[in-house]
Amino acid sequence: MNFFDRLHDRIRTVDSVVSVGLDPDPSRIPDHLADYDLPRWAFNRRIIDATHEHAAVYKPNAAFYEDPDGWAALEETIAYAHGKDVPVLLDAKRADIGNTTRQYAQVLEKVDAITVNPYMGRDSLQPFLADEESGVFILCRTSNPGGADLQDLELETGEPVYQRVAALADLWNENDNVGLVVGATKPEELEELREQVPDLPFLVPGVGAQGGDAEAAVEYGLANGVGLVNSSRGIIFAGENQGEGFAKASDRAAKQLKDRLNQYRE
Ligand SMILES: O=C(O)c1cc(=O)[nH]c(=O)n1[C@@H]1O[C@H](COP(=O)(O)O)[C@@H](O)[C@H]1O
Repeated sequence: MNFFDRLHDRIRTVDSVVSVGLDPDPSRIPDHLADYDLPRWAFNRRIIDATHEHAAVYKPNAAFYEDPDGWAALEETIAYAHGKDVPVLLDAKRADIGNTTRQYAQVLEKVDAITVNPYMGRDSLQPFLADEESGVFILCRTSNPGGADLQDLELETGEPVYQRVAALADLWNENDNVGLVVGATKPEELEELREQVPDLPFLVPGVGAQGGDAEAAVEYGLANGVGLVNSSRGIIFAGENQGEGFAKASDRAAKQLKDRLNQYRE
């Protein structure tokens, strides 16, 4: 089954479009977990136990796992999320020459979807695009202030680069497996892009810690009811400094975000 069909089912099952970002910054993990062999895994397991009923997906960002213990923590996390029937979207922002991307794409045997960057063009994404079962979210208009440096540049046609990316992503969507990443901090761009590519689901990060627009994220992020609104720190560190109460706090934060987003869903 295609990723977006699976996501559609998951969204219906939990009545939620929340992507829970698993970005376990080691410096913020509660002290009482420090003695575990893999503190990031101990942390994620408790977050997953607490939040899975509100999670349409889990989105671990690869940056938080790029060392031997981190890879082990990530493997455990992915298997555990799958054990709770929650798809996993690996936020790795990958792409490279074809020969290298073929290696990167092997991770799709373990996760359900991935984020990729379009900067190197179609061949750099082909091994991901060719995987009919997996979701491929292409960075389009990112949430960070520097996103403007390149993505807002006007082309000779008058369109900004991010709109060209959206047009290309639509062309590359031969297997109905492509989505776009558009930040919640960019509500006007979200609206424009939804009009430009009505059928592509968006992953919308930037609500919560980055202060993005939750209403615009839902109104424009979903295509035929399918899309994701991500919060990472706002959920997983909601109970920072609450010791063992941290997981309960993440449950409350995830539920609160789900309920808030659901107000705007049709
Ligand atoms: O691809 C992403 O998920 C992403 C794109 C973007 O434009 N902005 C953005 O914040 N992200 C990721 O989404 C997550 C946001 O985390 P919080 O700001 O803690 O909710 C991080 O993992 C970011 O790397």
